[in-house]
Amino acid sequence: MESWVFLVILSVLIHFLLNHILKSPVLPRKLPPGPLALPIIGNLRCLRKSSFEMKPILRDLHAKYGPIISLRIGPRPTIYIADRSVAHQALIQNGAVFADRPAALSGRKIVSSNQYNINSAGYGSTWRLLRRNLTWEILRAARVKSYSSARNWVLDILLGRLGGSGGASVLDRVMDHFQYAMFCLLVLMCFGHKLEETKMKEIEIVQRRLLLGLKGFETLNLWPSFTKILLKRRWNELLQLRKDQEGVLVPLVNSRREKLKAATEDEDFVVCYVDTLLGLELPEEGNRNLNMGEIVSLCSEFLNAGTDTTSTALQWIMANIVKHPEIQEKLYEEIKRVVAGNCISIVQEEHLHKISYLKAVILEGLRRHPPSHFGLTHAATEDVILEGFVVPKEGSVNFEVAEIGRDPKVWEDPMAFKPERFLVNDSEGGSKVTEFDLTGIKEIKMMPFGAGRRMCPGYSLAMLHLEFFVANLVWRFEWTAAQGDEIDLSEKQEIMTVFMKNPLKVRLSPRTHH
Ligand code: HEM
Repeated sequence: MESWVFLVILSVLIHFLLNHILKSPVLPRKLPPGPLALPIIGNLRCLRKSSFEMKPILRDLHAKYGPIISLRIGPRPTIYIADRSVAHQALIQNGAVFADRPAALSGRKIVSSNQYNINSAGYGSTWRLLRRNLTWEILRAARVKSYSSARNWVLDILLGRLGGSGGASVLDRVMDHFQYAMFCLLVLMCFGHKLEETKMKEIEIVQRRLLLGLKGFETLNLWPSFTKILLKRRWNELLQLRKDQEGVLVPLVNSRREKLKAATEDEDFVVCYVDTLLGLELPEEGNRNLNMGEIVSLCSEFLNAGTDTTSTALQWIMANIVKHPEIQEKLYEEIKRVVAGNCISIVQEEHLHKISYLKAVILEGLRRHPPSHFGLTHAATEDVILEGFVVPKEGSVNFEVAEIGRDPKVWEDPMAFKPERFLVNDSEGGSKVTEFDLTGIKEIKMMPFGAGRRMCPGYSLAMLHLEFFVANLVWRFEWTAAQGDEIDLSEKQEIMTVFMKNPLKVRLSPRTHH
């Protein structure tokens, strides 16, 4: 073994041992049940596995120990919750206690500017300020409405890419177009610029390289003060990725700052996320403004949070629409009924809420195929008792979002795609969509956007994007499987998001009603 590898292993072991001795409480605490773990290393078979890869192991453990279990992955306990009422107890009934995030590992600190972004900030004043800025300044209804021309612009781009030639077309990777369209939309909402394709691609590449790169840097996190010296070259690579990202995003922020100075009289001016960040002051830090690094981290979070999540949801939904032609037909007929008499090429946003079946299809898509199977990791602000067990402050807590939405005790035939489960009869003999509460405040039946104080702030925007794009994609094209291709619903996880393992291939035939 090379001497430096031996040194790393030795130092990591010493580090964990010291951690273990120093941090072990004097009294034994009753953690949620789980398999025996080696004192320092933890549960060996879980080391280096993502939560997604651990799903079969977790299923066995839940069958043996119940809905709340603990594992030792490295030095700290990791708790998994697979039951909707335990999730409700934690996230809603004990919402404030379970609203923290674990301390970020060193690599993540670099890309989040020391946890100055919403998803990784601890539960406190900075998180509150950043989250309120996003929800009020960008995601409130009036502001979302102001982005409707951005949505139309992006729909145009997407339709052009899908059926530019006018005739029927076969597309091998329709997902690439969904991802690109969603990315354009978020870039415009973020920086206020309609950029050309080459520039969009440049941003997409630096963002993806950093996200993918972070995963490869996990070993650096084990003992940063030590690995920074020993694995200097790898740390420099991470720093370089971050520099590359700043090299692409900082000029966009600066050019927006310039535009902002001249924009006050422009009637068509639409506020973008960067505008709000440039004006933000941090009262707890002497009213200073955000620095450029923090602005870059927040923009990066904005782009990442809404791109892969929404485009993978769109792909899963369209895959099910192709797999079940009767669902597609019913949706098309309902859109036709709602827009009847209007000779339109685009289903407008004001039509969407009248198409009950559309909402049911989207909800079913998010239930059956939640883009993230574990949401983001939570932490407790203090040691807390849940279901008779201690959830320690230093532990991390994961909610098994996909298991909860596929619970056979709540959902009949849970693996089937049945939008009808979200419909009820209305007084006129038709059907309407149930008042389904995605926030889970009364009870949790599914939680694709999480629940409680850390619930996804972008959930209404994501629902609008999905409704708008699904309606228009079905309105403009008939979607069928590319010849001889079965729709395969196998899953794979990339970074945090669950994609189709075999991307959707389709034949698109333009509809003739226009
Ligand atoms: C279908 C699309 C989306 C899905 C499925 C989704 C899902 C989620 C989930 C599961 C979480 C973690 C919740 C938790 O910690 O319990 C989350 C957090 C978050 N999402 Fe989304 N999301 C989507 C779209 C968006 C969009 C469009 C935005 C913003 C433009 C956004 C911004 C965020 C942010 C900032 C957080 C961190 C919240 C916090 O820690 O306080 N998401 N999302």
